[in-house]
Amino acid sequence: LLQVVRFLAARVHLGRATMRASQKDFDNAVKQVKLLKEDPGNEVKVKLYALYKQATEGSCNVPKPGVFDFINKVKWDAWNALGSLPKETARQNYVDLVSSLIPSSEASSRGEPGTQEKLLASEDVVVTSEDGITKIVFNRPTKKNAITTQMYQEITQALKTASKDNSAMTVFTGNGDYYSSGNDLTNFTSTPSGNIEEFAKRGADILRDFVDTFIDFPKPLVAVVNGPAVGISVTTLGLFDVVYASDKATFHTPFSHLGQTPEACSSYTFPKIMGPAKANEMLIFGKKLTAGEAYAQGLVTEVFPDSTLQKEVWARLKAYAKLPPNAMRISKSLIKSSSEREKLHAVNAEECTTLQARWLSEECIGAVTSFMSRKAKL
Ligand SMILES: CCCC/C=C/CC(=O)SCCNC(=O)CCNC(=O)[C@H](O)C(C)(C)COP(=O)(O)OP(=O)(O)OC[C@H]1O[C@@H](n2cnc3c(N)ncnc32)[C@H](O)[C@@H]1OP(=O)(O)O
Repeated sequence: LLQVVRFLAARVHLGRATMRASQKDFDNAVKQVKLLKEDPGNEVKVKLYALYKQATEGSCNVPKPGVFDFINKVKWDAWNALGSLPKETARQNYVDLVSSLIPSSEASSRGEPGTQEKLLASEDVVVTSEDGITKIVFNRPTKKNAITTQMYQEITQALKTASKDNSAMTVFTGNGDYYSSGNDLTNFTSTPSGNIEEFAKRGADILRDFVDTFIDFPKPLVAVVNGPAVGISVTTLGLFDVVYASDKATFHTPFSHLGQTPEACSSYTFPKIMGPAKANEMLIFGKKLTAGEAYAQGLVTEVFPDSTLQKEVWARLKAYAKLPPNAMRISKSLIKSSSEREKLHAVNAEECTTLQARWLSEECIGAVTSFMSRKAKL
C-alpha cells in the first residue's frame, strides 16, 4: 500500500507538468482498459481505480470502509491518497498509465531481456524491440543505406508506432559501413516522365510528414552513427536527443553541390546547436565534419572507438531504458517545449516548400544526372 501511495504521490507531482489529456483521450483509455489482453496485476488495477475516481468524481468523498473490508479499504486508501489532485491531472495520469500498459497493434511489449521481436517486415528498414528499446535500422548496406521513398514512409510509420508502444526509447542506426548516404538519388529518376511537378509535390509531402514525426516524437530519440552520414541522415540528427558516433563517422551535408537546400529543420537547429558560423560552412558550403569536429560543435554527444562502439553504447542504452519512462518523456517535453515544436513545424514546412521548387531547378537536375551517369560522387 505504501508503494501505491508513493506512486500516486509521485504522479501528483508529475501530473502538474503535463495536463494535456482531453476527455476523449480519457474515454478512449477507459475503453482500452476493458480490452486489455493481460491482467495488469492488482497494484496497477488499484492505481487505475484511484485515478479513475479522482478524474471523474474529484477528491475522495466517501466514508472509509471497515477494517475487515480489505479490498475496498485498499481502493479507498489509494483514492484518498490522491488528496486534492486536480481532476485534469488525474485524467492525464490515467491516460499515461493506460498507454504504458497497451502496446499498439503492431508493437510488441518491452519483452523479456534478451528476447528480440521484429516489428516491421521490411528488408530496407528493420524495426525490432528488445530491452525497452525500439531499434530502427537502415538496412541497405550495398547502397550505403540510401533512403528510398518507401523507406521514408516506413520510417514515418515505425516512429508513429514506436511513439505509442511500450518501449522507453527509440534508437536509429545503420547496417554495414555507413550510417546512411542520405536521400537515394534514384528517387528522382523513378518519376513517371512528364510528371516532375507532381513528383516534387509528393516528395515534399512525404518529407514533411517524415520530419514532422521526428519533431513530435515523445520519447528519447537516440542515434548510433556507426559510419559516414550524408544529407538527411545528418540533418535529422538535430532533432535527436542524444547522438553517439563511431570515430569512423563523418557528417556531410552537400546541399549546394546537389543544387538543393537544407531540410529536417537543420536551417534552424544547426545554427542553434553549433552557432551560425559553423552551421553556414556545413549547410552552405557542404563542409564535411569528422566525428571529433561534430562532437566539438555539439552535434554529437560522445564519440567512441569504432571497435568498442557497439558494446559500450548498447550497454549504456539498455541501462537508460530502465529509467522511469514517463519521467523521461516529461523531461523531453520540457526541453522541447510546445512552442519550440511549433517553430520546428513552421521551419519544416518552409524548408519543404523551398525544396519542392529546388528539385525542379536545373542545378538539382544536373547534379542528379551527373551522379546517375557516374560522373559525380561526393
Ligand atoms: C523526399 C526526400 C528528400 C530528402 C532530401 C534529402 C537530401 C539529401 O539527403 S542529399 C544527400 C544525397 N546523397 C548523396 O548525394 C550521396 C551519393 N552517393 C555518393 O556520393 C557515394 O555513393 C558515397 C560517397 C556515399 C559512397 O561512395 P563509395 O564508397 O565509393 O560507394 P559507391 O558510390 O560505390 O556506393 C555503393 C552503391 O550505393 C549506391 N549509392 C550510395 N549512395 C547512394 C545514394 N544516396 N543514392 C543512390 N545510390 C546510392 C551507389 O550508387 C552504388 O551503387 P551501385 O553502383 O549500383 O553499386
